[in-house]
Amino acid sequence: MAIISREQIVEGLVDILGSEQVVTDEQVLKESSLDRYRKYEQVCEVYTQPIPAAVVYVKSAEEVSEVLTFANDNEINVVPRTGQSAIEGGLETALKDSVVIDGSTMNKVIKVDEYNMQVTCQCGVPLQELDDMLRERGYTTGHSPQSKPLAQMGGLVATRSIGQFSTLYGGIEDMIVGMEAVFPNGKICRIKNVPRRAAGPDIRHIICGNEGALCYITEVTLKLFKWQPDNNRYIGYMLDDEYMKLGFDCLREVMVEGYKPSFARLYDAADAQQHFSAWLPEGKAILIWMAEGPANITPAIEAGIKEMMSKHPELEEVDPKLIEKWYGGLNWGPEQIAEEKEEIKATQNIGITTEVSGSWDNIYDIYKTACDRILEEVPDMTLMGGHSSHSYINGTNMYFVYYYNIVDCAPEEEINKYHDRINQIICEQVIKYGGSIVHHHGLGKARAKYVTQEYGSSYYMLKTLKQAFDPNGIMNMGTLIPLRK
Ligand SMILES: Cc1cc2nc3c(=O)[nH]c(=O)nc-3n(C[C@H](O)[C@H](O)[C@H](O)COP(=O)(O)OP(=O)(O)OC[C@H]3O[C@@H](n4cnc5c(N)ncnc54)[C@H](O)[C@@H]3O)c2cc1C
Repeated sequence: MAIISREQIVEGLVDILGSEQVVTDEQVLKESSLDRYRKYEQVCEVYTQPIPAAVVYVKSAEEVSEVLTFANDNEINVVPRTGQSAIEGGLETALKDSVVIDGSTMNKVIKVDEYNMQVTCQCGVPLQELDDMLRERGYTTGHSPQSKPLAQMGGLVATRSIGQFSTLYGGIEDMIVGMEAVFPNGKICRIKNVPRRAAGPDIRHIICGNEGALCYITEVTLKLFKWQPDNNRYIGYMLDDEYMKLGFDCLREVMVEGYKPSFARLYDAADAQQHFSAWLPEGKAILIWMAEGPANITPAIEAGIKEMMSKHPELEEVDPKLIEKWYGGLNWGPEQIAEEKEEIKATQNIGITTEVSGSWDNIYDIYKTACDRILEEVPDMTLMGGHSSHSYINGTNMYFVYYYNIVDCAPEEEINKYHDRINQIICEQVIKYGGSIVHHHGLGKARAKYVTQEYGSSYYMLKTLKQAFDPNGIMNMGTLIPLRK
């Protein structure tokens, strides 16, 4: 915890950045103490986490370096942030008198290099703006998380995010070329942009996924891809919910046969009703693919998938236009967040998600046993289900989606009574069957308590990285590695 007073922290930051870049407004500070993991507290405007001393807006890697050096010298916990769409407690200020370092003001696209097919931008560039600009030129990053209208480059890289078209383009870790990041001692490190190199370990992966617990990301170079939406093909099948195991096997079949659709999804009946209720009968699950890319390739992917699926009499093909329509309205921006807030206030019913992954031979058991246990053990559930939305040759993810009524419970008790309990059951089932408790939102703070079970003997490596890069323990404490009680 800081070795100087709250007032001295603010004075020191003003000396470095000037008063316009240092915010100490009470309401801003309160709102900066948490993220959407504590959605109900956020909605009720009840703040249970230590309130930070300041939020600072940085304009360059040099400013980040100076702020981090000051924090390191004075043992002040810092919480990096950009788009503020975090969902797993990564933005919670877990220690007294923390400083939130906001990089959203570093929002310049530095270079679009069409010949080498890469784009370089600062950490605060919003993904939606970047991709819209690129699409006008006939390119795309290929990255499309549901939070595309909210998220910015720093957070996207820090959380190892993944987008809806991951089966073709991969997660952000597959898109990154080079990066710049600042470490707690103020050292600015740049990893150059090359197509590949074998000079030792891939140090990009110390930065990617660090969740603000090792370093501050200031610049990112991503690959570019051609944007060819006219060639898109949409494929969908409905199936009875009892055939979810078959649904996973269908996803597997497409991956194993070597097809590369851009998305591949399986929704169980409960979750499907949230998206397709206009035409999908209750009790039906749904399988969806989209093929994207050159005109010679997408019809071949469509034909290949249809040929494979035609061998399963349990599947019933649906009109591809229905899938295309659904695909157009997937993302969430500030409008949807504001609507959700009003809905929660009005109904006291809240929807949350937890994303995990598993191999083909255990994903169904993870899905089924977690859903069954939650429905049995947690009160007031109104919906329990989920979907698989990112598939690989050796397995897939499960995105649990759950809603519950908040009954006889103060805002500050909601986490313990419902959200943490559900998370715990999911993590227990994932660990039991050998999957990963985090597929793409980041471990954050709530799931950090399971980190040793998640990592097993390789936890040694993560802990050693933390000790080496952040010996004074100032980087987003409680994230990745739990706080010692
Ligand atoms: C509605 C909704 C849908 C979502 N859908 C997806 C999805 O499809 N796929 C997906 O992967 N995620 C999804 N998310 C989660 C979230 O949007 C992503 O994890 C995103 O990458 C966060 O980016 P951000 O800029 O908002 O980061 P923030 O929320 O600001 O921060 C997220 C984490 O990254 C750290 N961080 C932020 N900036 C930096 C930096 N410059 N240097 C170091 N650390 C930093 C923070 O400390 C924090 O731990 C969704 C979230 C919401 C609310």
